[in-house]
Amino acid sequence: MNKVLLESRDGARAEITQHGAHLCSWIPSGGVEQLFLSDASEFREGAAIRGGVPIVFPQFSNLGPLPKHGFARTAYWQLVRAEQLSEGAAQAIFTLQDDVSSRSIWPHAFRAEFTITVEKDSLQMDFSVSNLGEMELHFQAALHTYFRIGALEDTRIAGLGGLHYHDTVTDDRNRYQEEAILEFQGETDRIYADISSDLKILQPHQTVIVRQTGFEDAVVWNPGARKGAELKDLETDGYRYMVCVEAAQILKPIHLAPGQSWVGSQCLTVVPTLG
Ligand SMILES: O=P(O)(O)OC[C@H]1O[C@@H](O)[C@H](O)[C@@H](O)[C@@H]1O
Repeated sequence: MNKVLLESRDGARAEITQHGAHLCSWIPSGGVEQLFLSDASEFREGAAIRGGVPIVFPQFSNLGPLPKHGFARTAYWQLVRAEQLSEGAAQAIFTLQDDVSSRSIWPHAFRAEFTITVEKDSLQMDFSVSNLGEMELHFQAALHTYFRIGALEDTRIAGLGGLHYHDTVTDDRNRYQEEAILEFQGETDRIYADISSDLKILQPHQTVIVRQTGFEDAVVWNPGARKGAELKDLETDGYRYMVCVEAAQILKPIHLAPGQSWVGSQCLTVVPTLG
């Protein structure tokens, strides 16, 4: 499988496969791997990679007639360029356009672009979609980021207090989170609406600040022990070492008039714990 390797002048690194424009690895400058990638994942055409950053487009999950999470994560993307920019950051740009196979299940003319930029302690991901057709375009999207964590019981998410969410596990569409901090107790699968401030993935040794723009929703997913064991491409107990915090646009799909574009971004910054 073709891979693009990025390295910034200060030593931040990323690895992206052309299959799915799938970011599989991100190592900040002087740091360690931040993305979870399952050892049991399949790396073959037509299959989704378990881990890294799958691109969900144009449908989230099974909320429509298309294959689960859409077709972008299993499509072959074109590399536009991969380079070190003059300021020292490393950047890769991929595009996906409609073709015979996409039009057979989703009859729309579009161009999607995914830009990955790494430098120092940060990863910036920008996902854009342009409507190249003559009809209105409707879609959902998400950057389905799998964070590598030391242990689930030591991991908490801040920034979700005071938000409404759709609980996918119980199919309860009208939940409200009062607690400032989310801890993981069993399968967790939630779509939070109206994200307006940064989220934080808190662990004893570090915090990852997750900032999103353009995307209005955020998904927090951990399959828990039982569901995790059912996922063939997740190694035994893999659920304990991953948590997904996804920048998403699900509850209010994007509507684009002909010629219009939309962009959504997720930016991650690692802050080590001092002392
Ligand atoms: O197994 P998949 O298709 O990669 O999906 C993984 C998960 O993706 C999450 O975004 C969904 O909220 C979950 O419901 C889903 O199980």
